[in-house]
Amino acid sequence: MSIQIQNVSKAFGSFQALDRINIDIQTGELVALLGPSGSGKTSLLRIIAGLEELDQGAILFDGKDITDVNPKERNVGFVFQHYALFRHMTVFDNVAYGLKVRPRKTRPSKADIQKKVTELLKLVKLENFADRYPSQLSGGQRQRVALARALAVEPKVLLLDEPFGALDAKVRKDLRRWLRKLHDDFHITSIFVTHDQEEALDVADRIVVMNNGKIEQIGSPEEVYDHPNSPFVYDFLGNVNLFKGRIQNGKLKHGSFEADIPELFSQNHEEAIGYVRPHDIQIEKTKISEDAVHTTISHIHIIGPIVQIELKRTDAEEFLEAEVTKEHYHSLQLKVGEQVYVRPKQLKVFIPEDFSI
Ligand SMILES: Nc1ncnc2c1ncn2[C@@H]1O[C@H](COP(=O)(O)OP(=O)(O)OP(=O)(O)O)[C@@H](O)[C@H]1O
Repeated sequence: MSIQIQNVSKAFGSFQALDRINIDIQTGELVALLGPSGSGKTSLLRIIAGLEELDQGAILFDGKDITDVNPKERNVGFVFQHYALFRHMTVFDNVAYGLKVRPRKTRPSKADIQKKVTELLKLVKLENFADRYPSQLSGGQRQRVALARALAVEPKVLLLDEPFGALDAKVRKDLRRWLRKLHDDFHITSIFVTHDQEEALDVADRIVVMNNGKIEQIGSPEEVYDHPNSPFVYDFLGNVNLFKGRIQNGKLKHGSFEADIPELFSQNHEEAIGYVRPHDIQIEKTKISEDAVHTTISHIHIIGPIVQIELKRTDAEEFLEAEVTKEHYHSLQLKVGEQVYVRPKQLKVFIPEDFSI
């Protein structure tokens, strides 16, 4: 089932929660809505489900306008962060619920329900937990029951709102891998809401980055991470270093720092900011180019195979963060207090008046 979100707006009183949202989602895609708290992710998901009315625009499923269709008739499965399983029902009955409450005409036979629920419990690796009650399960197991329950009614669309938000890091990681696999096996068009950039980058086919009720960027995880189209996306998806300066003759300049900028700036600008990811910062013992700045190493954090190096610029009250492999770190023999040069390997420049934040 493909989903088109066309020009959707929604206000709560005078507050514009969603502002002319357009997204085309292909059949079988797994799309993440990513953004800070209050950016409108949940409101959009609820509108797609039919749980919230929109002020303007339309939602199409497979090209058919379903804006006014009742939520129950949209064939949508849901999983929320705190998905309220029925506490008085066993795991089996929770998963079977959606099938049992169907009208007689479309309700599967008892044997078919048994078969289907057993299959789903196997899929979520809870076949030995069928007789337990939700209170006898861990958080991760409960979310797996919630997913099995959502899948039982064979939805054409699966909507997940921070499904793993309340779980610890390790369980989250396991579950999201598993969600990806489930998605690939079932080919259900799925949309999940998260404010966790790592989760979105890890699982989604495409990421919709939202901010203040608007879409900042839509793209594959690689596109939005490696080629952010705004300072907001740079900031929100990972750490970033800022090189402030001015643009003169196609170069970003600040004091003795001069960097060629890949984008074509035909005009000079008094204010410009270069954005550089920590892994795009190169550390050198001597000044080998004009785009190197002099710094002192202030901190070194070794995090497994990655080493984060914090550096203080000599020419400004600013810190930079570099990320190198442990191997490279050992080959450079870096120490706290040491003076080194750093240069941006890849830098994207934005002019402040264009900023959307
Ligand atoms: N029923 C409502 N009445 C009034 N304001 C609302 C209502 N629902 C949401 N809002 C407001 O709309 C904005 C968007 O909310 P929404 O829940 O969609 O954001 P979100 O991106 O999902 O945030 P979070 O990550 O915190 O859940 C927020 O400022 C919120 O306070």
